[in-house]
Amino acid sequence: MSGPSQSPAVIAGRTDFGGQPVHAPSGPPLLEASNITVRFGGVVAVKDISLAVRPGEILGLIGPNGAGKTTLFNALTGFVKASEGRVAFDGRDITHAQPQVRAKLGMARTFQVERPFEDLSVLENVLVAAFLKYRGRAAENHAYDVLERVGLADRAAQPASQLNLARRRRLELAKALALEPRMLFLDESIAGLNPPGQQEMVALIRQLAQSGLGIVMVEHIMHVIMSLSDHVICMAFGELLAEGDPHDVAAHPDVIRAYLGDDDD
Ligand SMILES: Nc1ncnc2c1ncn2[C@@H]1O[C@H](COP(=O)(O)OP(=O)(O)OP(=O)(O)O)[C@@H](O)[C@H]1O
Repeated sequence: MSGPSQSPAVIAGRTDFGGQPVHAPSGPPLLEASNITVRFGGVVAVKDISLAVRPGEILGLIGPNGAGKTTLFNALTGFVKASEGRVAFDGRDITHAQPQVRAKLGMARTFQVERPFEDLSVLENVLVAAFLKYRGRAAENHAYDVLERVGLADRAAQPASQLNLARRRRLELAKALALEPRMLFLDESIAGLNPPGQQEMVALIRQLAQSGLGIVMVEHIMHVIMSLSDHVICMAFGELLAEGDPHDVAAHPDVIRAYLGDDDD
């Protein structure tokens, strides 16, 4: 995940996307990760990070390039093995569970680079996921419902290859939603979109959280993270730098230093 980084301090006051989250996360955590460490040979990509996400809560992961966000995201979703620590979903230990097992339990992810079946229609792409839950007509109805939810129903018959970037991102989201997840992991779903596309995606993500989904998102666009997240974790060099309310994190001196560098750098 690479991309331009903005200073959180610079954007902390922006409200282009409607300011603070309006939904109310509730209940015990759906996802709990404790003391996650990931090593690649001698590189400690993630060091002793703990987090929890409740239903309806949006957790934003931020940090400069190479901070370890992707690796942590992958450790949560099972695409990378944690060297140490524990991950629990809905109270169940999933530390050693494969990604497809986690998906079946209700954890769905999107990929930074969307990978639809280009020759299949939008509906067929979603059906591939819907068939994991339903059969025949029920799967088709479910896929249509999901396309309605992400605003792609009018594109159902179109080949995925003909979609523009904003619609491809929504198709990626639709494929994840077809699994009827309780938690969504969004890997830079907004980066690269133009402002109207960003606003649509922000509104959609907010709706999904309001409907009770727990969400973890990695995103480089700071004003998006700041306006959407209930809780922000900022990492640098694999370690936790700061966490808490988005505006407190944006104002944290260590976070500002990590993004802007020291004067004597
Ligand atoms: N498969 C791997 N093998 C070895 N080192 C890796 C591997 N994946 C990541 N790393 C290293 O782990 C560190 C964290 O990388 P990671 O991609 O998780 O950071 P990031 O915060 O997502 O960065 P970016 O925002 O640039 O995508 C980096 O030093 C990276 O080089």
